[in-house]
Amino acid sequence: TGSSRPQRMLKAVQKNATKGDPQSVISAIDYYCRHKEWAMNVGDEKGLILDSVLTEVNPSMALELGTYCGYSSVRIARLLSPNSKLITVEFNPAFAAIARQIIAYAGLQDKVTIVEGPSADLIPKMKERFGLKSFDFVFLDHWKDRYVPDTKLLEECGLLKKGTVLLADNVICPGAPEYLKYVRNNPRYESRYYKSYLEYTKAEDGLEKSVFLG
Ligand SMILES: Cc1cc(C(=O)N2CCN(C)CC2)sc1-c1cc(O)c2nc[nH]c(=O)c2c1
Ligand SMILES: [Mg+2]
Repeated sequence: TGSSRPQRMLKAVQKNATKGDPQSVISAIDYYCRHKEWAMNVGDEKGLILDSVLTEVNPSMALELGTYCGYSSVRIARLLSPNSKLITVEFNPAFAAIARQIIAYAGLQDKVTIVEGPSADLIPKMKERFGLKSFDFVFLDHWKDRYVPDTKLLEECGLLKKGTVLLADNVICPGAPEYLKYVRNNPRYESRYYKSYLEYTKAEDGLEKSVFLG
């Protein structure tokens, strides 16, 4: 049996990036996925929007749903202030294993905690497990059919506070129509759409930014 796409991505990072340099890890993955083999990272174009929202929010506690190979974990963690943390949830253990190595290669392992398992089971345990009160920032990038139930779960578990920013990937492609309806017609959220492109392609996609109003 041959290597997997995540394994080949890790090899590209080890070959082309500089250990401890997050930007070189990001560039190595973007180069590989644009020129060699497409993969479902948020990518460089939507990544710039993610960067700008992160810089604006400057979260102390960030949550990512959907780690995949750790590309957006590196993008997020590289911009966090000292003592700020990212918790990232990944259902697929093979993806989590690669992500752990890519995050470590970038030198960001002290800022990032990868939690393996279904988000539906892990979200209700977050407070007790990590001794946290709430998240300032949530990046939804796992599975479109989980965006609404997991957002409701975060509300119910008291993990959102007034001003928490939710940023959702793929609201156009593959598409999360129920999520868009949920946050856009909900008085508890102030939403706006950032038009962009599906990673490494010319297809439309975008990010939905929703501020929880409490
Ligand atoms: C798997 C996949 C295929 C897509 C597509 O339209 N394709 C046509 C164009 N060719 C080139 C690529 C393939 S888009 C997409 C995708 C993209 C993300 O950012 C995702 N993020 C989180 N979780 C997902 O399941 C997720 C899926
Ligand atoms: Mg995505």
